[in-house]
Amino acid sequence: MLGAILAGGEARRFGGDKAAAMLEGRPLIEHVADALAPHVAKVVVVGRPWPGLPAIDDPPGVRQGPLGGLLAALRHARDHGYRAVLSAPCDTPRLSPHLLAQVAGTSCAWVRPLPVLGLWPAALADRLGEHLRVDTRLSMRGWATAIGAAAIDWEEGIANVNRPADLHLLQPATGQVHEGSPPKEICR
Ligand SMILES: Nc1nc2c(ncn2[C@@H]2O[C@H](COP(=O)(O)OP(=O)(O)OP(=O)(O)O)[C@@H](O)[C@H]2O)c(=O)[nH]1
Repeated sequence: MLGAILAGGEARRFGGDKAAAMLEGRPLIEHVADALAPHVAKVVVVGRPWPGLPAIDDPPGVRQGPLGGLLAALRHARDHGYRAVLSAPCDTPRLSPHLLAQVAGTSCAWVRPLPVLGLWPAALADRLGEHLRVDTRLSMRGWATAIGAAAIDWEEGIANVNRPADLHLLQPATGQVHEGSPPKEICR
């Protein structure tokens, strides 16, 4: 499995380089890379370079935020023999190992309320490309719904950093997956 940290975008609310913002002596993006690493064979950064990690560019001409980044990751996975992509945003330094294990144990799933965190079969690369071509307003949640991905409910929510003040509000990851989820679904 390929781990993909979606790290492009403009971070307008943060007003600076969000991925590089420091928490406990480490940049946010490195907290995310550390969290993904035990679950994947390789971690890539999508949408920007980062020292020490392989980077891939967003697809040219696709301007749909995180979904564009996911398309680049799915194509990279498909072309390099990975069966799936475990995606995460660069601004969630408190990802729970328990939650990541749950997501990684599915064949296709997204996390409610943060659909940028998910598990996506590499075989869906062309399908996502086609969806983005015909629907320039497609959201990550809309994509997850369209393919029938399992929704994993994380009751505590997931702390992500949108504004500088959010850095001071981050708590250690707690939370539980709701009883009964996730089903091990296959995407349509
Ligand atoms: N590869 C890639 N990642 C993106 C893109 N847009 C957003 N992201 C990432 O997706 C995650 C969620 O992004 P948002 O919080 O919705 O947007 P943002 O650009 O970070 O911040 P705002 O401009 O304040 O909305 C973050 O990890 C972003 O780095 C994009 O165009 N390409």
